Amino acid sequence: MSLIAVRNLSQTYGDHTVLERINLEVAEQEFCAIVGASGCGKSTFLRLLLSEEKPSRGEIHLDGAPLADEPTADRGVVFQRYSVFPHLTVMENLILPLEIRSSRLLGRLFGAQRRATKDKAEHLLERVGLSHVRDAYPKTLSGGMQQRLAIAQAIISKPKVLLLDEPFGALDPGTRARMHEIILALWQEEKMTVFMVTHDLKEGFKLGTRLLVFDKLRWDPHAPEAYGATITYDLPLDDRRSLPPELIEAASNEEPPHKPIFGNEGPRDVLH
Ligand SMILES: Nc1ncnc2c1ncn2[C@@H]1O[C@H](COP(=O)(O)OP(=O)(O)OP(=O)(O)O)[C@@H](O)[C@H]1O
Repeated sequence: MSLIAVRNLSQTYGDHTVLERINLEVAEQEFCAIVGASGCGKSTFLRLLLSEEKPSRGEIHLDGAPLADEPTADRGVVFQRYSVFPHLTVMENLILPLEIRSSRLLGRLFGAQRRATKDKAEHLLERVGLSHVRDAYPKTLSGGMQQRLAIAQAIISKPKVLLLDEPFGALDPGTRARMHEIILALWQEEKMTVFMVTHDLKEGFKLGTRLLVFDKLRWDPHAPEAYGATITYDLPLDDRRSLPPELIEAASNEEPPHKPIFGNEGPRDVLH
């Protein structure tokens, strides 16, 4: 059975259709890289997976049940900009999600539970290479370190699904390469299912087990907001020889990756 099942999902804001009839089945421990033109609705899709918004139409199931109405501990998220709390130390930032969760149940963490939480946090800090700065405040850390903290914070609650929205987009190439190693190691260790939005097709190729390309199948130049994007290509990345040549070419291109992968010659119909 799929871990995530998306059925006939559409998202509309007023007259603006952003996503249209998305259908998708994702098994446990897949790493889905999501690419597509700027503004085509990739982040909107992640927000729907997180339950930050409700879909206008269609449904999403997690483990066979409809998604909870609000974000829950089974889904972690990391955004491009560091989402850590500036007034808390590295360790306090890391323990906070667990404290918030337990405070709903018990009021606060104490005794053995508090110690177990600290041990877990220490282990994660070591995994992301931040043990030596556990008592530092985020503003004293580099961008890459802050982002490693954000990743640790997102996975400390052991989510089944990790949502990454351009998590490495603001980092320099050397730091990015190091982050790739860290995220791959954590993905394998924690056995999570990952959805990662990226503008960098090479990054998608490198990290993903599957590449999802979002694009519009229908396009009306007189009403550009009338139709939404859907998944136009869903490609397993274990056998790269089966990939369409235009994708291989786009991935080896050094151009900034913000332009649409398939341009206007892609799989969309142009309506006049
Ligand atoms: N709450 C909202 N209300 C109205 N419009 C919205 C809302 N959320 C998103 N949109 C619109 O949906 C479209 C898709 O936005 P989204 O951020 O999902 O695209 P994206 O593919 O992630 O873009 P980028 O690659 O540039 O980050 C945009 O035109 C945006 O203005």
